Amino acid sequence: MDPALWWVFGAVGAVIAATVVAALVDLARHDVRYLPKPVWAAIIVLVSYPTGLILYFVLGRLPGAPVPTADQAERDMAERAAGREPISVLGAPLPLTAPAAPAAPDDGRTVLVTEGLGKTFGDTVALDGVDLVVTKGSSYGLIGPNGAGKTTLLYVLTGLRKPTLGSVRLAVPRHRIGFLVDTPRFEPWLTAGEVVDLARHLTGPDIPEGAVASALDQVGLAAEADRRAGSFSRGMLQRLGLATCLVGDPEVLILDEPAAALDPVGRRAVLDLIGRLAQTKTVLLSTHILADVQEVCDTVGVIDKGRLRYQGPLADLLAHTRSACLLHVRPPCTALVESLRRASWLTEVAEHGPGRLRLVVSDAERAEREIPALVAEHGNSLMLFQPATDLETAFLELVS
Ligand SMILES: Nc1ncnc2c1ncn2[C@@H]1O[C@H](COP(=O)(O)OP(=O)(O)OP(=O)(O)O)[C@@H](O)[C@H]1O
Repeated sequence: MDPALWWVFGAVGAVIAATVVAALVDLARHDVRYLPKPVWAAIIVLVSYPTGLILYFVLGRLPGAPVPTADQAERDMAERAAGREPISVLGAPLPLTAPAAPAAPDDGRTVLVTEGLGKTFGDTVALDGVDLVVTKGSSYGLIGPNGAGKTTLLYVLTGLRKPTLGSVRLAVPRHRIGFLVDTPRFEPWLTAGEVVDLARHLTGPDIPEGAVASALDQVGLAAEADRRAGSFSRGMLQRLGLATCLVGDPEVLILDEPAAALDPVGRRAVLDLIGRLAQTKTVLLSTHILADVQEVCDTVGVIDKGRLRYQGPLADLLAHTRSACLLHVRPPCTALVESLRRASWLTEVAEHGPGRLRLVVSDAERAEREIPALVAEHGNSLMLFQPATDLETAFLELVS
């Protein structure tokens, strides 16, 4: 064959190989729809050129900026450490490539606002038109069942994921936001002091060395500064994670399920700490443990299937939830419980212990009139009868 033809074939082959490789790299870095990524990879490689590429770019690839790779994230962290964009994020840094978030309304009260935020993963709608408003100094509890979209929302807020729709507006610079992922992990051979010192370097070059001891002290780990992270319990790791966020003295703390994996003692310690931090900082925490929100938050957002069902003061939500009540009588109360179960104005009777009942009522006024009479009729002593305006009832009403 003519040597010139070899050159032509070689050049065409190189172009084909380069475009296929570029498409595969693009596939690795973008969210896709309709089919899983391995199937799109097979289509790109196996379907006759360039049909596979066209199918992927037209049908499969979701619009939007690439998801940062681990390498990219590490490079971003290094650049931030060099002072280009300090940020306090634990576990998964904010991408430098993220466009600067537009400022929230300059009313001095709002720290974080989202407008019509949407996020899809293929066919899964993780966020659907979320309009979140976090006011300065508030402790905001984002609650929702598994898969509701809590983590996705926090990742979008912190710039770790791009929204498919809508916008996030911040009234504080990103480096004044500390983000604690749900299960923080550290190199096991680093001591607690070294972990926090590393976070200090990554957060901002001008943070004084003394901030490390101060952050460890705030989370109650001052005495453990020289202990290796590998020997820490889950509760201690969670507190160490908080220390890495606090070393940059953030204005806003975003915490993803901070107490979910902890035993009661660890949970108590972390909740007490969050309660203390909430006195001086704006705190946004996600959880599905309603008691935690009721304990440390003044504002609540209820998210379900990607939609914000309620947002506002916790007290307002509880004030509008009057359909449950607690009834404590002296046991035995089997006959009373049977009568209550037959009552048309009661939808649920749960016995939490001997004589300790929790009732969900459909007609509160009738329940208030008839329950004391029923108790007397069955000869039980009435020890407590009060509306239970608890978050669990409100939450169940909102998401049911
Ligand atoms: N990277 C991803 N790829 C595909 N789907 C995802 C991805 N991340 C989240 N999802 C989906 O988005 C929805 C919301 O998930 P998300 O993790 O935000 O919920 P969550 O409220 O934090 O749940 P949990 O309380 O269980 O952590 C779920 O249906 C989940 O399967």
